[in-house]
Amino acid sequence: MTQTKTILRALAGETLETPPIWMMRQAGRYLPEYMATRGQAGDFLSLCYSPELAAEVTLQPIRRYGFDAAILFADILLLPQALGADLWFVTGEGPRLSTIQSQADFDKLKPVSEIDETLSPVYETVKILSRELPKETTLIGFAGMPWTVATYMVAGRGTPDQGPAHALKDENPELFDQIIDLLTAGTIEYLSKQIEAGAEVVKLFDSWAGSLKGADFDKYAVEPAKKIIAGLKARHPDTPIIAFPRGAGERYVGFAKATGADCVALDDGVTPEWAAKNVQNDSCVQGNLKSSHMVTGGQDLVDETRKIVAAFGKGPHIFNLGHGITPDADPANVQLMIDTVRGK
Ligand SMILES: Cc1c2[nH]c(c1CCC(=O)O)Cc1[nH]c(c(CCC(=O)O)c1C)Cc1[nH]c(c(CCC(=O)O)c1C)Cc1[nH]c(c(C)c1CCC(=O)O)C2
Repeated sequence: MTQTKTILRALAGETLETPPIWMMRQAGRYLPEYMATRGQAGDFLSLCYSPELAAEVTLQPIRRYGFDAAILFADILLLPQALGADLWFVTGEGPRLSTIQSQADFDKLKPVSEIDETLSPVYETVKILSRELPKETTLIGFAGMPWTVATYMVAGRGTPDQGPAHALKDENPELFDQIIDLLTAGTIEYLSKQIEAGAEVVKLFDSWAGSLKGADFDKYAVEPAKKIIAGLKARHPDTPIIAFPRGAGERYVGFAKATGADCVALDDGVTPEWAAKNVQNDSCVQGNLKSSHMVTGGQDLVDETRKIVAAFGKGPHIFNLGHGITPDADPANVQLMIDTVRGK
């Protein structure tokens, strides 16, 4: 089928005159309308599990800016919650979970066959969105990658160096591998259901891939990605997949080929000139403006945006930030970035 949606065209390998654009965390705290709807829901997790309100916050940045894609409003930590981990958010600090330190902790988790009992509201959000989005807007579903999700499940919170997960992987690899395998199977199931509900693309967030070195990167970033992508392609061969091994650096080279991803998302730790030569030669790329430009704005934002568009101009490219937009960003800077990309 010939695609008309720009993101799907780029993901199919087409070089477009103007790259399509969306933004990580585009529904979020920098938008007053998001804060209002979150207030209505009560808290962040209630918002994730209220299909009408989650769909509403997903649509807000589409209405305000006309992005080419909408990303489902949810969180990577809903899957561990559906597998039986306790999850809550501490305002101003971030997520907290029950920890997994022993075989007994792991054995308390639920099987993948039970995740839909918790996650069905998320599928309902996807269904609402596929009805309500403008016809030119692509709907992206997502999940966290096993390594990144495991770093939170093991430590019970975000950690600066993922130390507790590294320690468990080194000291009790049998247990650690069981966690990775459960998350791998769970992710295939969760994303398949999002696709069946109407997600047209899925993105795999491996936010902490950069702390895996050498053979660990192959075992815990490349291998799970390969399995998840193969599992999804077997069930949904036409759904493109974006992989985001954040912080991969040199390991971005060949990542799409090694895993079967249709596109790799780049963080701002690599230059667009280098990535055009070494990564875009293999696949579509997404990225990679520094999120801090959404706070600082001005001529630097315009210059850097133009530089990225030019560097990736000879191949398939989806414009995005190198990581999520932060709560202190100015919504006017987002408009300036979009206008610059679209040459207005
Ligand atoms: C590591 C990770 C998480 N969640 C996610 C990741 C991977 C991407 C990344 O590296 O940022 C992914 C995510 N989280 C959220 C989305 C929604 C879609 C989007 O607009 O991008 C997506 C794709 C909403 C969210 N997830 C969260 C918020 C803020 C919660 C709030 O409204 O108070 C949002 C909008 C909370 C969250 N969720 C998580 C953390 C560590 C935190 C706290 C830090 C923070 O506050 O930014 C886990």
